[in-house]
Amino acid sequence: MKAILVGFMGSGKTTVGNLLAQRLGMPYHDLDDIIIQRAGKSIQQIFDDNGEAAFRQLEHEALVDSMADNGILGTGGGTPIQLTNFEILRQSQIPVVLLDVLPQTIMDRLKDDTQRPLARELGLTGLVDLKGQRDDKYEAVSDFRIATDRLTPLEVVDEITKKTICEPAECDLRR
Ligand SMILES: Nc1ncnc2c1ncn2[C@@H]1O[C@H](COP(=O)(O)OP(=O)(O)OP(=O)(O)O)[C@@H](O)[C@H]1O
Ligand SMILES: O=C(O)C1=C[C@@H](O)[C@@H](O)[C@H](O)C1
Ligand SMILES: [Mg+2]
Repeated sequence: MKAILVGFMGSGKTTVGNLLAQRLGMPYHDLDDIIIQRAGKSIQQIFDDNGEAAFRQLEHEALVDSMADNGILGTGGGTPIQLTNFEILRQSQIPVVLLDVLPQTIMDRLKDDTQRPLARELGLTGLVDLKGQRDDKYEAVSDFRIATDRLTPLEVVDEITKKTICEPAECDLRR
């Protein structure tokens, strides 16, 4: 991979990852999509049928299998939280970008979502708690952080390309 995006649910990893990959002319890979494809069912269905632990095992396998692929990788919101994944991300030489977001923005962005079991269960106070528990880990695995609340997805792409010292034609991520 040339860059990895981490951050809480709704921070924009999938949206921004797709746009960043398009801009750089490389493939986008999304851990949640890989898991859905491999399991043949939605994340909500995996949680319902097999439980969160089974989902986390699939997530770990998908991360391990993806690291050597070419392109941009969007992780799931909980990926860096498991110790094995945390170590893989922290030790990787690939730039890891933290997309940050305030809990209220998450609520606004995900208010009509039916596919994020944790966001559906938690509500605003639960999201604040869970994000508080996770923030240190997101920070520890990432090389830089972007607050996305007031930025459009394309502006977030601009920030990432600036911080990785790149004009599209001569971008570090291409090497
Ligand atoms: N910068 C942004 N401004 C406004 N809306 C955004 C922004 N980034 C993402 N969104 C919207 O927020 C929602 C969630 O975004 P997205 O699916 O990319 O998040 P994610 O980080 O991949 O979440 P998850 O960890 O659950 O996969 C989408 O509806 C998307 O259009
Ligand atoms: O924050 C989380 O733990 C999750 C985030 C999503 O990307 C999915 O990976 C799943 O819904 C779990
Ligand atoms: Mg996503």
